[in-house]
Amino acid sequence: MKLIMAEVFNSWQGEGGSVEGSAFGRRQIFVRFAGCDLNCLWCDSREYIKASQVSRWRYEVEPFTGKFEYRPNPAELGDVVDAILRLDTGDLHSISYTGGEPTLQVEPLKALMGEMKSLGFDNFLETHGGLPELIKDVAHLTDYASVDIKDETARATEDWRALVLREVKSIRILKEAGVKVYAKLVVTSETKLENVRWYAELLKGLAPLVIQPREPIEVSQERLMELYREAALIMGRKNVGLSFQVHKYLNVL
Ligand SMILES: C[S@@+](CC[C@H](N)C(=O)[O-])C[C@H]1O[C@@H](n2cnc3c(N)ncnc32)[C@H](O)[C@@H]1O
Ligand SMILES: Nc1nc2[nH]cc(C(=O)O)c2c(=O)[nH]1
Ligand code: SF4
Ligand SMILES: [Mg+2]
Repeated sequence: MKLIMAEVFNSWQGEGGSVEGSAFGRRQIFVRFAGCDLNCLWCDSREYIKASQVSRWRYEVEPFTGKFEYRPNPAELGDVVDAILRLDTGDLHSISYTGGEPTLQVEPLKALMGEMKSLGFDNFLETHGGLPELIKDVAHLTDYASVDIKDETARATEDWRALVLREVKSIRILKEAGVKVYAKLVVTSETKLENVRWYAELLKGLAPLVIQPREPIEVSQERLMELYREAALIMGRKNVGLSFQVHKYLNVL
């Protein structure tokens, strides 16, 4: 089975903060799929969004060396499994499937998650959650999930409100499948309080929320606290946390 890959590398999960379901600070191997159907203004993986332009994929040859070998796309599923197993250092919390948008290639994603599960690994899905019908296909193979709520200021797609409602539906599907799932909201200095109130009302009683400043950080501390407080007063003080992209400060992938 073939798939359009971006990269396979080894790191610590740098996002998610300390909310229930987060794998923050845990050792993971990241499997980054190429291709995305959204277009977030601040996407830090933009070079992988147009799958047709990702002519080759790379895999780290030794953990934490940043040394990569390259192979042409489409990748063979078996080669991706080999690349993952070569990086196994025996201390892994889970395998993170990210992208681009991993659920866009749901058949190879499902095959890969099934194979890694059968090899004894837990599966962590990092998704924009905009495709609940596809989330349904992999929920049973998912142990942990981070589902983005794309704020209006992400300008991810035309009808951003409809996208948020699909993301909440994906969270419900994952939760009902027994997945440890949390929502992640990337905020900017332009994020509106009334929109945070709306997201919090949708998520209340469903899943915890992490608020993650867009990097490079431009939202003020004061504004970040206001946004956080707005959500926590609605969702409950134990159901909201801060997340920021620690790997960018650690200078690791
Ligand atoms: C690159 S995306 C890939 C997975 C999926 N397409 C999604 O958007 O959730 C992985 C995570 O990085 C976050 N992210 C990407 N660029 C970012 C930035 N500039 N600042 C903060 N978070 C960012 C996204 O919000 C998402 O939670
Ligand atoms: N270290 C590290 N943690 C991450 N958490 C989410 C990431 C992603 O791009 O999906 C990511 C990533 O790219 N690197
Ligand atoms: S959905 Fe994820 S991969 Fe796609 S543009 Fe947004 S942040 Fe980037
Ligand atoms: Mg990343």
